[in-house]
Amino acid sequence: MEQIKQMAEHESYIRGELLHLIFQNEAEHFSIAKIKVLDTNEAFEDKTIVIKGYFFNLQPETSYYFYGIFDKHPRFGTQYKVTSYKTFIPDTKEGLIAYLSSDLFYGIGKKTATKIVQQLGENAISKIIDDPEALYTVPGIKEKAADQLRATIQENQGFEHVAVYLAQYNIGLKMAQKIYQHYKDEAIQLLEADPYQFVFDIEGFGFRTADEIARQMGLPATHPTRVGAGCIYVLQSSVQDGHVYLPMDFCITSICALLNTEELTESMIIDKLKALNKDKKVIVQDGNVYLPSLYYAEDGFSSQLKRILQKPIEHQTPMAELMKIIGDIEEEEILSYGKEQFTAINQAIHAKVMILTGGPGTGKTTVIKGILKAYATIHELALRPEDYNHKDDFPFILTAPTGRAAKRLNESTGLPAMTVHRLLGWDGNQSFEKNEHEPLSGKFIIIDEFSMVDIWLANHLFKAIPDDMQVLIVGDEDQLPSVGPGQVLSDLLSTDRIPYVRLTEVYRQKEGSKIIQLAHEIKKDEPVNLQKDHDFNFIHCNEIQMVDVITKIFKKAVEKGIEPKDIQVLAPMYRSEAGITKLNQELQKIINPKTEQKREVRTAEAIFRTGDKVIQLVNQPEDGVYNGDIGEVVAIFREEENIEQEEQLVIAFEDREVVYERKDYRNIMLAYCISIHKSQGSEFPIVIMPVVRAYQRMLRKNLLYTAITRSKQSLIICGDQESFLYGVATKHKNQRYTTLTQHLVEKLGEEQDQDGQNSTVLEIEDANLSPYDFM
Ligand SMILES: Nc1ncnc2c1ncn2[C@@H]1O[C@H](COP(=O)(O)OP(=O)(O)OP(=O)(O)O)[C@@H](O)[C@H]1O
Repeated sequence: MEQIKQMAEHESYIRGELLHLIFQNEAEHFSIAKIKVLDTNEAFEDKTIVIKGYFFNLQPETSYYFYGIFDKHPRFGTQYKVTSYKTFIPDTKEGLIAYLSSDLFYGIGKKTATKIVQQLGENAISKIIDDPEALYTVPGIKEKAADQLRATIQENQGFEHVAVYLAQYNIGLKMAQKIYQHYKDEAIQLLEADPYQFVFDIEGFGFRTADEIARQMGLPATHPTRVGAGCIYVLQSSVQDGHVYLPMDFCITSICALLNTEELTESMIIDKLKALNKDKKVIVQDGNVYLPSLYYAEDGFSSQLKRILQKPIEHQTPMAELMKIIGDIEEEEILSYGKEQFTAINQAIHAKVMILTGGPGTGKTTVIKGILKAYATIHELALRPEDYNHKDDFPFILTAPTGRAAKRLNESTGLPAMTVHRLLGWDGNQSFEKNEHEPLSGKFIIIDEFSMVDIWLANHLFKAIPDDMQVLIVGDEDQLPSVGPGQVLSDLLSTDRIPYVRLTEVYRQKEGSKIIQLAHEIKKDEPVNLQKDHDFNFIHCNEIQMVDVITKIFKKAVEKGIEPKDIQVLAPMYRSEAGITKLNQELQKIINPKTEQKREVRTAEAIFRTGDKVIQLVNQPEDGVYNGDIGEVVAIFREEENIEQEEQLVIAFEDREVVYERKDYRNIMLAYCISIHKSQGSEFPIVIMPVVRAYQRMLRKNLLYTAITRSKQSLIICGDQESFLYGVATKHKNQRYTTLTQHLVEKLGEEQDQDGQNSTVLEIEDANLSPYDFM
C-alpha cells in the first residue's frame, strides 16, 4: 500500500469516476470507458476522457487513480492508455468509513465500518489484504463475516494491489490480469517465493522477466531455485523443437548458456538434475534427461502397443480365399493391385497392427479401400453405416489428425471419418472422454496421416484402443514430423517390431504427373528435373520480385476462370519480404479488395474483410473447428447489431459456421498464403510455392517434399533454383531426440513372436514375391 501511495504522488495520473463502458472484452477484461475527470497532475483540462486498458471490475460512483500515457487514436482522438490503476480510498477516517459502508461491501454498515477503522487505522485496507487474520481483532465481527468481508475487499482490491506491485517490475496490466486470474491473491506471495514458477504457470511470462525479478529480489545467480528453473525451462523449450529428451551433455550446455553465470559449474547442474529426478520433476535415464510427461508418453504408448499386439487375431483367412476376395474387389474397382499393394492388403487383414507407408500416388488410398472391402467380406460385415441400427455398432473407425485430412479420408472411402481429437472426445484441455476405462468401440481402426501424430496424442489414442481391435497406421514417413514432440511414425518404422508395408511403385506418375515425379526424385535423393511441364513450372525471381510475381500468377489464373480458392500459396516463414504475412497482405488487396459493400475489422496484425479466406490457428473443439481448418469470412456484425452487444465475425468452414468475437480474432489468420507446416494433411488443386534465399535456415528436404505433395493438379515454384536445390539436399536438420525405438524394443522384444503374432517385416521389393507366392 505504501507503494501505491508513492505511485499516486510521483506518477502522472488521472483520478476519475466511471461514466460508462464503451467496450468490454469479458474474457480478457480489456475495457474502453468514458470517465469523469476529478483530479489530475497531467497537463489536461477536459472534464471527461476515454480510458483504455485491462481492468478487473470498474464500478460506477467509485473513484480511481489511473496511471498511464496519452495515446492519440486516428479515429477516436485522445485516449488515456492505462498501465496501472487503483481505487481511490479516502485517507481520512471519515472517508474510509464511508468507503467501507458503501454498496461495494454488502452487509457492512456504518457502525461496523467505524469499528474496523478504529481498530486497524487508516491503513485498514492494506492490513486486511496483507493479513488474513487482521479483521479477527476487530471487536464484534465474527470470523465468518470477517472472512467474507476480506474476500470482497480482495475481489475489488486484489487485482489492483497485484497490478501495482507487478508494475515495479515493468509487468503490464495484461500480464497482471493473467497472473491474477491464475493465482488470485496469492500472486505476490508466490512471486516473492519463486518468480520462476510463473514461467511455467503463465503463458507468455518469459524466463528473462523471472530472472530480472529474482535478481532484484537478491537471489544469487547460482541459487538452486534458479538452476532448477533453468533445467526445466531448457527441457520445455526443447519440446518446441520436437525433442522428447535431451542428452545430458547437450542439456548441461544449454542450461549454462541460459543462466550465463561464471560461478555456475557443471557439477552444480548435475546435482540439481539429480535432485529434480528424485522429486520426479525430470527423469534421468541412461544419460538422457526427460520431462516426465514425455517419458511416460513414450513408455505408455509402447505398453499400449504391446497390449494390443498380445491379443491374437482369431480369424485366419486361408490364402486361396483371400486371393478370391481380392480378385473380386479388383473386378469391382476395375484395377489390378500391384505386388506391394496385394501384400499390404494381405498383411493388414492378418496383422493386429500394421503400418502402410509410401509417397504420393503409390496407392495408399486405393489399398485402404481394398483392405476395408476385404475385411468386410471376410467378416461378413456391411460397409455402409446406414445398415447398422446404432452408429456405435459400425465396426470401422477412420480417423486422421486434422479436419481436412479426415475429410479427405471420408471423401475417398465414402465412410465416416473424424479427427483423432473428436474421436477421443477431447475437452479442449487435458482430458479425453475415451481412454483405457472408456475404450472406443469397433473392430478395425484406420489412422491416416500418422506422421502428424505426436507422442502425447499417440499415447492417448492407443490407450483408448481395445485389445481386440485391429489397427492400420497410414502415413508418409518423408513428410514433416508432427508439430508436437516425437517422430512416432518414423520411429515405429525403424524398430522393425511392427509389421509394415512400404509402397514404392508410383501409379499416379503413370498418368503423367510431373509433381509426383518430382516428389519421388526428392524422396529418393535423385537429381531433380525442374523443366516446365503441363502441371509444373519454375518461375525464376528474387525476394523483392516475389509479391509481384505471385500476384500476377493469381491475376492470370483468375482471368482463365480458375477460382482463387483453388490456389494455395505455401511458404515456410512469416517474416521477410516474401514471407507469409507480407504475401497475405498483398494477395488480399487483389483477391478481396476493400469496397464500399464489404465490411471489415482491424486487429494489430491484419484486416479481416467479408469474403476473406482465413485459417484457424488453434484447436477449438467446443466449436468443432481445429488447427489448420480453412474457412471464409461470410459476415461481420457490429456491436449494436446483435444481442450479445459484441462485434462478431462469422466464418463458414466446410461443414459449419463459427462466430468469433474480438477476443477470438487471434485464433485466425488470412489464408491466401499459409505455412507449409499448417498445410500438412491438406491438399489443394494448385499450389504456388515461393523459395528464396531469405528462407534458407528453414529450407530442408522434408519441408519442400511436404509442400510439393500438397498439390493435386498444378505446382508453380517461384524463386531461385539454387535455394530450392539447397533445401532438397539438406536433411536431418531437425533430428529429434526420441527414445521410442528403445522403449518399443524393450517392451516388444522377443515376446511378440512367442505370442504367435506376425512380426515379419515384409518389404516386397526385397522379398520379390508375387500374389501367386501366397497360393
Ligand atoms: N493398382 C493400381 N492400378 C491402377 N491404378 C492405380 C493402382 N493403384 C493406384 N492407382 C491409381 O493411382 C492414383 C493414386 O492412388 P492413390 O490415391 O490411392 O494413392 P495415394 O498413395 O493415396 O496418393 P496420395 O497420397 O497422393 O493421395 C489413383 O488415381 C489410383 O486410382
